[in-house]
Amino acid sequence: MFTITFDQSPLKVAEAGASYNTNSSSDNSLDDIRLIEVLVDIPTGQLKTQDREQPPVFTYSIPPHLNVEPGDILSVPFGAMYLGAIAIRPTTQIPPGLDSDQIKPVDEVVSKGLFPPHYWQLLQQVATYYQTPLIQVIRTALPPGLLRRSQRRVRLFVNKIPSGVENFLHHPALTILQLLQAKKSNDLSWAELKKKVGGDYGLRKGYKDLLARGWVESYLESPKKVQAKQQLAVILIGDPYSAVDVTKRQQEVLQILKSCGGQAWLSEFLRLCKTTSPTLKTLAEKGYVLIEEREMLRLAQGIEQTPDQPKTLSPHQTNALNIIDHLSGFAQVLLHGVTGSGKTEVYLQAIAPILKQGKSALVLVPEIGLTPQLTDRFRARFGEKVCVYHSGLSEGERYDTWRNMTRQHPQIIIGTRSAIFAPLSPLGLIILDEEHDSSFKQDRPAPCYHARTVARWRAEMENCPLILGSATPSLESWIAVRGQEGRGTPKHQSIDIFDTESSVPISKSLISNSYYVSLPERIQSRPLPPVEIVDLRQELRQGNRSIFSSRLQQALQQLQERGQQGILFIHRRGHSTFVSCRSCGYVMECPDCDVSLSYHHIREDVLQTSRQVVPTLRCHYCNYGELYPQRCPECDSPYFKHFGSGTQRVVEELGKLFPELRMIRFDSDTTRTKDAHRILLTRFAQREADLLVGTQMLTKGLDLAGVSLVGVISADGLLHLSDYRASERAFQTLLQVAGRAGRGNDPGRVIIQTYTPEHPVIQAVQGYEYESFVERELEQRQELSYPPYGQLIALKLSSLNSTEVEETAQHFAEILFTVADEIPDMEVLGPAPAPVLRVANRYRWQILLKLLPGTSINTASLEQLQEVCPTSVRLMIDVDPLHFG
Ligand SMILES: Nc1ncnc2c1ncn2[C@@H]1O[C@H](COP(=O)(O)OP(=O)(O)OP(=O)(O)O)[C@@H](O)[C@H]1O
Ligand SMILES: [Zn+2]
Ligand SMILES: [Zn+2]
Repeated sequence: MFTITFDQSPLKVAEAGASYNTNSSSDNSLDDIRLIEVLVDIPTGQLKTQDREQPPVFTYSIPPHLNVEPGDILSVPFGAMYLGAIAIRPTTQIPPGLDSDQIKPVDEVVSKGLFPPHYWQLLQQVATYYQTPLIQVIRTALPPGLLRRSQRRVRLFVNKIPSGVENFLHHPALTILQLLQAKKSNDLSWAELKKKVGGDYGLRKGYKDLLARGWVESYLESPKKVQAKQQLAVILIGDPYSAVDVTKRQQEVLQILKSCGGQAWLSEFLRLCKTTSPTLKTLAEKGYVLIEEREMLRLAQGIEQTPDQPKTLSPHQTNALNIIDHLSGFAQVLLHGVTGSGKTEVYLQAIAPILKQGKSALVLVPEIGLTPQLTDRFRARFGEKVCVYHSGLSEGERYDTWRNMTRQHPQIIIGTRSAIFAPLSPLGLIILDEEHDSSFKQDRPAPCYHARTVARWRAEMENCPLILGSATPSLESWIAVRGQEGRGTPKHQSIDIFDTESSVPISKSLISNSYYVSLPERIQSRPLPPVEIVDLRQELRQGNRSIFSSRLQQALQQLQERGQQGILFIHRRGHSTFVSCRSCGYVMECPDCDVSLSYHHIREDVLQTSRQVVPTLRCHYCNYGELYPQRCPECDSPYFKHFGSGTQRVVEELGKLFPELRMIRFDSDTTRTKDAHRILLTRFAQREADLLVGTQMLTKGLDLAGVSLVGVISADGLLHLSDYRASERAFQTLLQVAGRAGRGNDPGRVIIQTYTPEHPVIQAVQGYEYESFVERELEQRQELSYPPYGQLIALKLSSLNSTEVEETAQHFAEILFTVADEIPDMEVLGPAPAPVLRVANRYRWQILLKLLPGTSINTASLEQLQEVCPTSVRLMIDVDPLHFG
């Protein structure tokens, strides 16, 4: 039996490309045995029950004739079978309970070089820093089923085969040789060969014979170049305005098609303009459109874009590009550009020369909601070189895209957080757009990595630049690039370089390879929209009980009159925060979590005009749902109501105030289906609605020229969150949402409603005072040694058993206090119950470690905690936590 061996000790992994022969001078009796840990591709059903939770990592020996490196795809004996495996790392430890003669040898190396150089080093670094077993990092990085789908093939080197082999070669080697010779490509899949040779044993024996002679090699099949799928498309022929024999509605359909660039996928188009196939058929018969099958890429998804040309850059953009173009090797660039300053165009033009050098580029974005517009721009510029990678893809799509990345041609991957593990090689540039966004941090499961941190390591290893773009940079990036300049003791010296043409200062920190590049103006010198603050207390005093201040109401009125568009931002999602009984006070709670349920209308259709409404209650923590009860389950009172304000309520209230106003809801309820983001945004961009009402996802990168008004229903929910980052986050969110206004020809206007207009965040937002806000915030952080000065590590414990988790937390805290006695620069905070104690029936406690600047903790002490953690309690270590919930 094989024993699972895995620990978290940060063993050194040999860099891929270098072999790691064990040290022969050691006195160890294992002198001549080289050992390797491998991840076996075994269906969990075949493992013993107690092993299922454990990673299928096993130790094998490396026979003298094989050269095995981390990342190699191997074949290993496993019971009576041979299985695919990935070499993880060399080890010198024989698993406890095993003798060295019980260790089986690796059978063969199936394929080398599937992963880029440094790849395993990166994964190892993530495992070490984020205190997570390497196997969990591998699971995060690789798409599911990578090995299982891998197609092994055998290739014959025909030129090396001497004549007369049949005189000395015997079955099965001869059979294999002849089978391969019979093929024009001299190449067959392992599965086919196995069938024809009569089983795995014979094939392996014969193959090894041929391999030893250097006549064959095996490799993993690459996916087909393009997984083309045929799909119906509708294409516009001619000018819709010259169409005479059509109805008004048909005319409208033609115009929508034109605004889609003249072509669209049939199914998407039907949804988009809410028309039917017969309507399109009629138009086809009349000769206005063409409906035909077109190839659809399974990799690079999305509608084909009309190609576009690089724009003539503004002086600020030129400057930024100049700096980026002249970088060589690793460098970190903070591209601080106000909203609408044209950061995307800088990315595009920075990537072009990288591709010319034959290198690939990686672009990370916070959320899928943001990707359609951004992806479209990249597709328009770089066509099929652009692929999208995120967890929303199907398993097949992820697999195809991933395997396609391991092929050599230069490409651009646009993806969310986990795309930082895209196996691109060589990599020439990494970009994090909206780098301040907290969705770059993984909350659970472990590893709780931050894509920005990993991106920095990766850029260092690949020796390529990293661009961090944002209108509201995170304090971490600000400090990393600007150092302490301008604040008391300057630790980093920086120089100002003035570009001769535009006199734009660029500062470069001399210590690290860091550049601060600013785009302080909007494109075409458009002004940033003025921010007006409305005091809701005043409104109340004046007798206005509506959620819309009179100023916002006026603005909405004007919007309609002028035919302009607006965006309304609501901090919370869902219809209301909770549902309760007005008679007895009973509040509907999630049966599995200590939170109240939220009210939702699930609509068949997302447009506000739809009548089909199914009221439900939903838990925002575990997604538990149930129907909205008519009467109170406690006292049977019919006065069972929902409170608070969410997107739905805002839409309903607005409908009463402005019956003519056309609205689109844009939140996690209405954007659940595939492509919903794109469809809703396209409809809005085509002016099918006057107002876009939504939550957080509205704040991110939307570039809609028609939007002149942005309203924030209430800033207060954002201001009063209870963690040390609340101010930073509120400031970023408000500035980002404000930045959606006035991006076109019409000047913008922003109205923020709040009960606390004197709040420093509100003040800073009103004046667009990013720098002074950041400096003040940094001072406070420094005083309390919070990040980015000190470091935080959260130990998050959970269990189905409330006593056990509490006791374990207490016990851990005691251990840590003892450790803290020896490390005076470490503080232990807690243990404390999590703000929401119970989620999905698990009770949660946490301990926070605060390390003062310059301190680092001996990670072994945290590892010890895993060892003493009872099996019923789950311990998750969150290094640099962002969320405390
Ligand atoms: N050099 C240019 N000339 C003309 N138009 C430009 C130029 N650069 C960018 N634009 C246009 O300006 C608009 C704003 O650019 P972009 O969306 O890249 O801004 P951004 O800095 O990413 O903003 P945000 O941070 O708010 O997302 C886009 O419509 C873009 O096409
Ligand atoms: Zn009641
Ligand atoms: Zn729940």
